[in-house]
Amino acid sequence: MLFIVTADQMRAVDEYTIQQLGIPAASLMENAGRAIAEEVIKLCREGQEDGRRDDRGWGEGDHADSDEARHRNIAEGGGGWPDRGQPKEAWRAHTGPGDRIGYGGDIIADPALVMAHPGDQHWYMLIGKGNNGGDGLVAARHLVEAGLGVTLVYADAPEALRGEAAVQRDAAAKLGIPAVVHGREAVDFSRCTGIVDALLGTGSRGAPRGAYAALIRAANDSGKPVVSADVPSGLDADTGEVYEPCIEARVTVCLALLKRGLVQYPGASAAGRIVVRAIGIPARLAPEHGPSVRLLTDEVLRGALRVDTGRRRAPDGHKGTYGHVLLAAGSMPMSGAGLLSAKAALRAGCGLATWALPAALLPHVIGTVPELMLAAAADGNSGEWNAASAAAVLRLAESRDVLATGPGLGRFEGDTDWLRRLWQQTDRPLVIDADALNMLADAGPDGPRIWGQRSAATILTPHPGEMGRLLRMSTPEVQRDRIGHAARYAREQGVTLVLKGARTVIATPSGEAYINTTGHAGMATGGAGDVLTGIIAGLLAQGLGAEQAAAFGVYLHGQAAERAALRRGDPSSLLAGDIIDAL
Ligand SMILES: NC(=O)C1=CN([C@@H]2O[C@H](COP(=O)(O)OP(=O)(O)OC[C@H]3O[C@@H](n4cnc5c(N)ncnc54)[C@H](OP(=O)(O)O)[C@@H]3O)[C@@H](O)[C@H]2O)[C@@H](O)CC1
Ligand SMILES: Nc1ncnc2c1ncn2[C@@H]1O[C@H](COP(=O)(O)OP(=O)(O)O)[C@@H](O)[C@H]1O
Ligand SMILES: [K+]
Repeated sequence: MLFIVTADQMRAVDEYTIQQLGIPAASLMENAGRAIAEEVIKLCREGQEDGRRDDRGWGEGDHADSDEARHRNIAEGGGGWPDRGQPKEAWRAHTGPGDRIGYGGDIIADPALVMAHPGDQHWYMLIGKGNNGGDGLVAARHLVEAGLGVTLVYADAPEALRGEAAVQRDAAAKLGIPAVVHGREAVDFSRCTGIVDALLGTGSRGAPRGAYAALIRAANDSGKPVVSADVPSGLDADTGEVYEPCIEARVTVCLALLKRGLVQYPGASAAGRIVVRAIGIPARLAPEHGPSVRLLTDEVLRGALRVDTGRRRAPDGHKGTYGHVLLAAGSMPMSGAGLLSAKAALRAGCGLATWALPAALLPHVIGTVPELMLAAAADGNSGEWNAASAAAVLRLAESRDVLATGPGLGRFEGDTDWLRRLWQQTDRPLVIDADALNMLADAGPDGPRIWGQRSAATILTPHPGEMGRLLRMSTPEVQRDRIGHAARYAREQGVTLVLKGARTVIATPSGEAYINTTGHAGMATGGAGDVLTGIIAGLLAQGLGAEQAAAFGVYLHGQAAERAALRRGDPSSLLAGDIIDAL
């Protein structure tokens, strides 16, 4: 299970492991550096394979957040290694013909560190003065042992290193590993084949300064592949904000637990392929030392969230078994939003869906989705919603299982009070999106708390702009710390919150959060959010709880968009309706 932590949480877990479990800090650093060296070798092997295939040198596409690459972009260590526990033939394929290293009958040298022609490689190890630098020094030792050329590039005078890192500095010196100090000797990056970035880790504060900034810029400018230790230097490990400058890594070897900054953009882009490597710190300690934030995977959905991801139906089920969604949505200029949501609810598997809409609109949508039931809300022939319609919506909700509102709703006189009545006077699960979120924002930054805790599920699905209105802050401010803002709002206001956009955050009132990785930028198209609202409502109608429906809804929405893009051949051509068809 991939837990996602803040730097403080990581420190607390580190401390507990060292002090309470008695696992020495030196062991953790040894494991960390060793893992980094293994990932460097792995990257070298991939480069050699690409070179053999088409002489391109370093492989393309590792860094791309393409549809296919996404699944590989965050991996638990060990998984996917083609070379563990596999027959020797597989090894040969990876080390290359004619390569004798590691082969002597059935005796194989340390498999993880075997590569063909290691002498062709020369890696520069950028070493900071903290423990991140210590990890880099351990990695250097292992790379030297594997036969690669290595040069240490210290950002500060080596004497500045302390504790475990100083121990590693001394070991490297005794082994005679060549070292230079930035500012004292010139560093020519054109002479190396790759760079390990062990400048700054979770102890980093603010934008990189002095030698750190200079080395980061030089590494990026070199065009050489960079493997970052723990996090790319220059990344805010808590938020995903990248400072100027920030390493643009090919691979980030994240140690022990995923850091928040790696799973949110732009940090996720700076990190490249992320490999989480175990170093002896028990992952299950994470939620005991801070908020529980997890990557949303099939395993988490089935396990922690107890969702039947197979969406099985009882053989004797009937439409009443799967619930009835009421959607209050759409207005004259935005009738399509309601249509998309209602159809998505049906595709998500609810038994029945009723779309309540301004009366003047109704004749125009008859037959567009024949499976839908329609309910007219009196509108004085305006095609718009009005405050008086709250009573009608509440009456309709009495015989339905879920109420969803917002898509295409528009704004109208007294709309915040209209929403407050729905909030307070129906005991049905409620999904609030789009303009309904803007109405809620007008109730003040504490709107949900003031309106009172609802007895049923309450799910808000803002995009970053709507989140900004709820929080009274700008969209860039929201984006700067998506996980933090979403988790805080959900906890303080007692709602389940879906903060949309790449790497959607699902936050619960109990302080947990899940980060979704399904979907792609093709979903940045009008109506995609309306589809999500419908999916979540459709899942609630089938009896899923708030957390389950929000998390599974977001996950399914992204997966469907992936399938739809494959069918279409190009994510850019995706329409929101295609997502519904791929559900
Ligand atoms: N048991 C453990 O703890 C384990 C830890 N592990 C590893 O340790 C890493 C955390 O190590 P850490 O806490 O020593 O901090 P780290 O990121 O190396 O940097 C701090 C140094 O950088 C400096 N500095 C800060 N900001 C700066 C800036 N903007 N620009 C320039 N300089 C800046 C700051 O100097 P100061 O400003 O305080 O003078 C300080 O000296 C973690 O990511 C993982 O890799 C693993 O080995 C597993 C076990
Ligand atoms: N780059 C992206 N990667 C993954 N999902 C995305 C991306 N861009 C948009 N989405 C998803 O598409 C949907 C867009 O919703 P929203 O902004 O409300 O659009 P609309 O209001 O037009 O329906 C959200 O679910 C969002 O998470
Ligand atoms: K680093």
